[in-house]
Amino acid sequence: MSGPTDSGRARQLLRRATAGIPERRNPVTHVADLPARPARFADWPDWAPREVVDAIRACGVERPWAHQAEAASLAWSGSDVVVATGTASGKSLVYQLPVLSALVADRKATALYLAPTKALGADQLRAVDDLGVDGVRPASYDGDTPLPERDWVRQHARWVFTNPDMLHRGILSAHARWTRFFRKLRYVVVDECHSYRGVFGSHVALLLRRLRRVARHYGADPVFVLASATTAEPAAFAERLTGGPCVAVTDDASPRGARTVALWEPPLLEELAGENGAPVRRSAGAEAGRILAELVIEGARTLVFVRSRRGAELTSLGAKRILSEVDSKLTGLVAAYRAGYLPEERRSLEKALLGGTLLGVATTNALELGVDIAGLDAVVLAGYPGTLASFWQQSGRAGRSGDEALVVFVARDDPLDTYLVHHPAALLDRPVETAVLDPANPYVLAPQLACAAAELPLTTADLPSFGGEAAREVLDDLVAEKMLRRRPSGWYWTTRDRPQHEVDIRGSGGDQVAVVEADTSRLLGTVDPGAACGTVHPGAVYLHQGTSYVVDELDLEHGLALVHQENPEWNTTPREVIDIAVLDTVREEHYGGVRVCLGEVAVTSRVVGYLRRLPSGEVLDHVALDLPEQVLRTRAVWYTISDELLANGAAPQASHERAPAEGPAIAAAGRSAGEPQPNNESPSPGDAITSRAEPREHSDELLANGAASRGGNGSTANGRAPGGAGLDPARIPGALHAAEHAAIGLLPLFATCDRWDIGGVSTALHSDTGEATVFVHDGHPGGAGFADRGFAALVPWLAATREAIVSCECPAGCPSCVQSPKCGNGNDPLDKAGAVTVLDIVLGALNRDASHGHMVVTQAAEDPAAKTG
Ligand SMILES: Nc1ncnc2c1ncn2[C@@H]1O[C@H](COP(=O)(O)OP(=O)(O)OP(=O)(O)O)[C@@H](O)[C@H]1O
Repeated sequence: MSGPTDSGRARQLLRRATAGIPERRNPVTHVADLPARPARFADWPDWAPREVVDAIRACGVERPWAHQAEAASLAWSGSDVVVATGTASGKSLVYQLPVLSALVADRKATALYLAPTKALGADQLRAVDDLGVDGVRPASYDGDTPLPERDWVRQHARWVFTNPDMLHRGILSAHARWTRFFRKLRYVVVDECHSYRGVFGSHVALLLRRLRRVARHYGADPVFVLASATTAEPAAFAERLTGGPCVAVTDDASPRGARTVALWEPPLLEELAGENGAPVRRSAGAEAGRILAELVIEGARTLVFVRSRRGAELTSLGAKRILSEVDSKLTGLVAAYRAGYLPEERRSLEKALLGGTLLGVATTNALELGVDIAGLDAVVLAGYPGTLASFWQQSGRAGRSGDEALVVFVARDDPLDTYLVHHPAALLDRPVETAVLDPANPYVLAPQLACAAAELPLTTADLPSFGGEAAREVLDDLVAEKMLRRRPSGWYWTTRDRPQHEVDIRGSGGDQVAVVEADTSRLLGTVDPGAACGTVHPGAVYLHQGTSYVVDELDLEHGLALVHQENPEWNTTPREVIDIAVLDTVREEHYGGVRVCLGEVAVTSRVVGYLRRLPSGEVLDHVALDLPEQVLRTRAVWYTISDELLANGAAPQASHERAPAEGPAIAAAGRSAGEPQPNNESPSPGDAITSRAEPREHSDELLANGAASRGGNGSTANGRAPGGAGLDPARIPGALHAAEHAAIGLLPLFATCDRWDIGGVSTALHSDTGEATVFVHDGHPGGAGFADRGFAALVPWLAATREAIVSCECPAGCPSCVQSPKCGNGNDPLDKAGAVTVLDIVLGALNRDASHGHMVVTQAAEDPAAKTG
């Protein structure tokens, strides 16, 4: 086994990407060589019919790898099984072999395949089609299936490829029309199951229980075969997802080409200043566009993963611009790919990439899952994708063909990314985290039980699989609300309407908002309703396939945003007012003057306007908007600090080091001191806004500035915390606000979320707690378990937060430490040194009471886990 050589292809590509950059500005902070791994083979299992084996061999698979044979045989013998191995480890074969064998052995048997994205479903259907096994009749049944074809699928298809959305709305809701299919259902394949996390995951978990129940009603007891990226505890996760025991196969026997992983921190742009005067650093998207152009010139097939739809567009445009200066013919080799494109556009892009007519594609995670794009020479990740599972999944696209390949992780200017490029072990040597989902969330359970009852009356025998007592309580509520009727034989749905159409399993809070070009009535794409006010408000600049549009009108009632084509020189950033109320405190711990709580909150938000900014970051103006309030009831973790502790600081016996105030701290204090105290009661667009909050939707992020700001390059100035013994009252809002931002940035290290799944609010005096308070809340109704994880891992989480701030040497706060890319009120006020003081006070108080459970909780990621892929 060996890693890439200095003269190898991966190093050559890295040299190309860094060519012309002077050594003192070298953006590469770390290079790791991941060695190649040889394959381990097994024999074809005896139970597999000759014609199936021959078909697979004809497609180039001579023998199965050991883990494929093991997992396929378990499924054949009737065990539910989850195969959790690296990218391109042949997980498709694991389910193809038993499913095709079953369909060949029994000409009436059927199977269901579920993928989280349409792109993946289409790809897997193509693969089965290509195998050409007689009589299998595979067919897709998703939102893109034309109506006339749907009848045929119901009546004749034997292997149906669909997604959870369609299973929920189109199949289970009308199961009587699928009687033939359910009666003989032998297998249910759940592909890329690690992506079922958070609220979506919780819905899917209950959806699978509904599926099992309906199948049993028709006399079938299908075997579940799950495919997952490497995750910690895959068997436990699969059991939570399917509701039944699952055997895990994790010993990856597929070969792997050597990979070089480079961690990359974009350079400072010394001539520009960003928000609140902070120095400007080139954005990850712009940097990735530049790297993409260099790699395309070198002839390397490259995928760039960008965090947002808009970012994918901008990165592809940036690369095209650079390539056009070299040779205009090269620009046609690069494109963007993202969800929200129409199906035909997506298919043709997939084809061009597979066929090699495209060399470079900037994509959102729409292409992350399973789409079998082989032979990539390089993968560039513009920003941490939020979980290690995604990081390895995306970087695993490189080197699929067994060749040496390059992976470049470009840090965005935020605390977590900066932390990772300066702490490579946290990225490269940590086990992958378990996906978090919570099927007991009452906001998920209630609509799911309503759907289940509408499908078939629920009986007491059904309750254990839907959560037992929790389900019974929810059912009582549904009866009280007259949604269900209780009869001796069970719970009955009361109307003829189908609740499935009202239940949004993606947790996006309702129907998508359609973005339509007013002149032509052309549908350009869709936006999550929760994100609509922030992304397609009147005046917003909206990008689609490289073309820029400006929104004229947002009609939330009808789910419509009307736009016209226009290419203004500015981009737009929404401004939001957010307020939070504590509804119920579920856990509360006291540590002297610090309280740590977990509970339910109501977050009220309103987009009050937007900033128009030039690509340099310069703000042109603020435009006021009048949009409705949105209320989110969810879970939050929060801490409060008494006035006395804030004024006097942590007691000297605090176990970690504190340092006296330094120059930078005083500079930061000078900036925020004297600013008006934020006013919680009557915020107006021009005022400081009390609630320092982050919009809750993972909406399109505005990378358009091309510049985020920060000073210094992230190393510790002297290893000691700035900050002082206590805080002057004028500094408290900025200090809490900065501590909140950084904590949001670091929570993804401990919970499988990204910062777009969570939000936060901080305030110097909260009316419910009566004290200075920092809240971090889940971004979805009812919560998805992220705040709970934060509560459980509070000490390591806040310690990592403090470390991220202290190790950034910028003077007064920048996106690498305390500025947030989605701050509702322009990252102002922020007091970096004050944030360290706040965290010192909190950690000091928690450390003094080491007997508490918070101290024995170690990093969430320290689970025993499978090796990363
Ligand atoms: N035993 C084998 N021998 C050789 N090639 C194989 C074998 N099994 C699968 N392959 C090939 O490996 C590639 C990846 O397979 P597949 O897409 O099933 O992997 P995967 O694990 O599902 O990937 P992903 O991580 O994208 O979900 C395919 O091109 C497939 O034909």
